[in-house]
Amino acid sequence: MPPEGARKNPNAKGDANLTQKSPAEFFQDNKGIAGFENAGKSLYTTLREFVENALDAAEAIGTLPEIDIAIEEVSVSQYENLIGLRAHVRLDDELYADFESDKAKEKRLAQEAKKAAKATTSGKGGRGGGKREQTKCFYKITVKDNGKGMQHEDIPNMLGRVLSGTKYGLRQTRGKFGLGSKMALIWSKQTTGLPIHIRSALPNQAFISEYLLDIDIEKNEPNVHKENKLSNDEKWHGAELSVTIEGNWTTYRQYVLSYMRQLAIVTPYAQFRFRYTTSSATTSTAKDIDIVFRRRTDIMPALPTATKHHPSAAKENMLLIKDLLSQTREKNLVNFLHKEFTSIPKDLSVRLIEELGYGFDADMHPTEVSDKQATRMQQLLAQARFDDPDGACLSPAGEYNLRLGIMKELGPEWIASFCAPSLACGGHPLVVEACVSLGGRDVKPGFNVFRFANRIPLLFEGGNDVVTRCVQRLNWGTYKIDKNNDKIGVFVSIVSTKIPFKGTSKEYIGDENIEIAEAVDKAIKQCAAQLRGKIVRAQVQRDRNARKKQLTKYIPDVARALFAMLAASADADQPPSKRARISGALWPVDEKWEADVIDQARDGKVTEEVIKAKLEEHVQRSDHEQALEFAMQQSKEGLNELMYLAPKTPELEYVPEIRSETCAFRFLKSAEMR
Ligand SMILES: Nc1ncnc2c1ncn2[C@@H]1O[C@H](COP(=O)(O)OP(=O)(O)OP(=O)(O)O)[C@@H](O)[C@H]1O
Repeated sequence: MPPEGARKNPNAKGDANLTQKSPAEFFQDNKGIAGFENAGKSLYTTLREFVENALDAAEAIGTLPEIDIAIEEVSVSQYENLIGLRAHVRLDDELYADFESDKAKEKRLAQEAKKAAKATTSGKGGRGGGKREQTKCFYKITVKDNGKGMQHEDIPNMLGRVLSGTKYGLRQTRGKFGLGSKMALIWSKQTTGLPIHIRSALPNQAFISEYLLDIDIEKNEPNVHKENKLSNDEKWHGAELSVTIEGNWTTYRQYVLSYMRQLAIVTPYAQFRFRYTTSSATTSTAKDIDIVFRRRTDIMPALPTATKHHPSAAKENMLLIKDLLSQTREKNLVNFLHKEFTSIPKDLSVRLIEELGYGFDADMHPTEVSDKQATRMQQLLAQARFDDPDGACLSPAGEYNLRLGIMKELGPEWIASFCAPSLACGGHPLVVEACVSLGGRDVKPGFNVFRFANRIPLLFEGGNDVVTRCVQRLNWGTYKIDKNNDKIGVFVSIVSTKIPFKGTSKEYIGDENIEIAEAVDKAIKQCAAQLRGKIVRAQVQRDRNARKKQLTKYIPDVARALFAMLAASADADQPPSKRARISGALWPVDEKWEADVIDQARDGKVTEEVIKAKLEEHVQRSDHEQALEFAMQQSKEGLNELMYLAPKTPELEYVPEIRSETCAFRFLKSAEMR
């Protein structure tokens, strides 16, 4: 039997089991690989796909993103109205799966009461509700942005055809597969049957495109219900997408809110408004949410740029050379290698062609290369050594932005950051940045791992992710961090032209890629080492404070006792040598000096108050001396603290040094700080 939804072999003579499926059918049957495994997760993934498209769209035109996200609960009767069904009053209750006889109801309630009582005494808490099937919940999700919008004619294909999009090239973007919003549409079609509503306008466009469309899953084609051009008096640009789907807010509420919070950390230059509204027909408004994650900076990371393949990509893709040879505009092999790849300067290109040997020459036209010769080229590129790709085409979150986001959302006591140099991963440039923080709001004791890939927060499959594995392997004790009791925040952001996600739902990066694992490990260790320095300094400071406090505590008693001895000596009026000697750091044993002090005590110049002030001054001075000595030991240059300032322009004019009597400011580019 051919699987459901697949078409049989049209050739009557062939195998009756041979069937074809469209990409839309494939993803409909395998929704889980795209993050649509159940109602709750589908709600989360739909929101996420729309928000990430919105961010990509705003950043693409260099606009500070302003994104409105709304989830509205839709009651069953509202839903029935939407699909044109009138709410049905049941005639025969016993026909329905949720029917319960009076006796069965009584029994269930008694059992539930028993369970609830048990849960209260065991302190575990219960959800109640028994086994009865839950009623379906529907939600309308709307995301509006101020991005680049979409061409009127392109909208049906962009949002109604699986595997179509504008982000397939070699450029860092959040989206990649041309799938996300279509999966939301397939899910809405399957669960509510309602189409997607789109409004969009390009910058300076006089009209707003409006579409109501769904997808013909069998043909993988858009199915347009309504198409309009509305006037754009407000000169708005951007997109607004709205779908009504089955979901589960109760179980995924926490994930959605964590996602929003983490997005605010990694994109502090964006402003998000998130609203959740309960259906007025069913519940009170006490569960409604309206949060604004405010923009904290106007500085956006530089836009990522498109790049070429690194030759090491030939290791993983046997067809790459053949594809490039057939598409190139270059007229000879030297230029082909030099221009179609990164990290092949012209002289290296000449050497590579010489190495290819018989049958190749520098002036050969790329179209003259046979299949066999292309395989030889592929082998050589896979084996030869090349410089790592340049990470300049990437747009990392930036240490400044990451720190700012973390400070804003968590307010930790300490924070350290590190940005590793770019590396090659499967022929793609990749940059790892990390921050480690201690303390903060809503941070539990132990590890709190925050993972970001191409500036998307990753919330699921944390246990399998390369970052979590590195965090678990690290010996935190050597950095004076208590992994069980300290509130440790580990933030790792990875950006690349191709993030090696496991699956299309972009949930985690595996641990088996050694280059990435090493880079993540190094970045976290660098942060931990910075924190260790701060922890040691703070410990020394605490010890000094304790010592100072202890000494200060006894000053009044010591001053009183010393003055009493001086006063007694003054009264007795004996030669100094016969008096009890007063020794110690303040009064070296010197008879003339002793006589002077006693005389001054007698004249009222040395009083208990004077002794107290001298003792206090001494404790203060020795504290400063100790602090200075420690600072000198810690750093060759004395007290030296890195601070992060956002450059006003990409190419900042660096002032060499600003000096004052007490401190000096030196401006360094981040690369110089390593
Ligand atoms: N808010 C938006 N503004 C502008 N263009 C958009 C917006 N949302 C979607 N698009 C366009 O529609 C295309 C398809 O989006 P879709 O979410 O299906 O896939 P994607 O973002 O390209 O990749 P992925 O499946 O990895 O998310 C995008 O490539 C983009 O060109």
